Amino acid sequence: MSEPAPASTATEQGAALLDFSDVQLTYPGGTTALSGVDLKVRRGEFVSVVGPSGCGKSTLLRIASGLETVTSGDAHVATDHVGYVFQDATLLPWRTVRQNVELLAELRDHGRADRREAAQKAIDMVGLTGFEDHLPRQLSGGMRMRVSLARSLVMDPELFLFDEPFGALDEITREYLNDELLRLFAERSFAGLFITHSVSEAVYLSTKVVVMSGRPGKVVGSFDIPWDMPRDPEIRYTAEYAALVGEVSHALREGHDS
Ligand SMILES: Nc1ncnc2c1ncn2[C@@H]1O[C@H](COP(=O)(O)OP(=O)(O)OP(=O)(O)O)[C@@H](O)[C@H]1O
Repeated sequence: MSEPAPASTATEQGAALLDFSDVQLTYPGGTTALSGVDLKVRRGEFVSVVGPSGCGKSTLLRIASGLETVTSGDAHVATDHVGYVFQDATLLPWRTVRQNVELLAELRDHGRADRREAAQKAIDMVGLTGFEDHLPRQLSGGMRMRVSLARSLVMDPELFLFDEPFGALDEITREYLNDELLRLFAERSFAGLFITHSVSEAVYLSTKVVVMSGRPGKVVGSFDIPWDMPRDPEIRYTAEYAALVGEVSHALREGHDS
């Protein structure tokens, strides 16, 4: 006889790992950064948020990571396994690639052999095999960002938060890392919340693109992106892609002017 199906948990496919409902946040100085924000991210979804500067995109991530508490509404994160990648790779300059990648596992007291194995797997996944003993200053900006990705991958996050991780990189490196990230997403199927200023990057990477208005930020548009993962890089040169980028850009402009 077959085993009974386990009770449904929040981490199963389809359940929201991040669930914001009617979120408002006013900072102590009186700036209302967000107002009436509804946002859900499920496992297997990669949601990008675009919006004008200062509309509260980073504030969303700060709430998701527990650094800020909402003024009203509900912000629920249904997992302890949260990964972060920010624009600055924040590597420890005196530690090698391997030692940086092992850092979070070390802080959580994972055994030496386990963390060595997990770090090597993550280093291989981000294409840094052979650079394990290099120091951050010996790496390019793109490689440093990969170390930052690998450091989070070691913890096998269910929810991955990205705050403009590729914003400081040149176009080619950025496109290359977009493809790497899509490959990781297809392999690991985490829930992704990605902040970017680039509409074309958002459309290429995401299963859904959310457009925010100017401050106080609220969601003014949501676009489902139709292509399967992993994506064919050639999508970027199709008329359908250009049309979607145009629609999102249009919503962004309207939200900014409203
Ligand atoms: N700690 C804080 N205290 C007071 N105000 C803040 C704080 N952090 C952010 N703000 C204000 O809240 C608003 C939203 O900021 P946030 O950084 O979330 O915007 P953003 O959309 O990420 O901006 P950008 O695209 O320029 O990075 C801004 O007006 C900002 O000045």
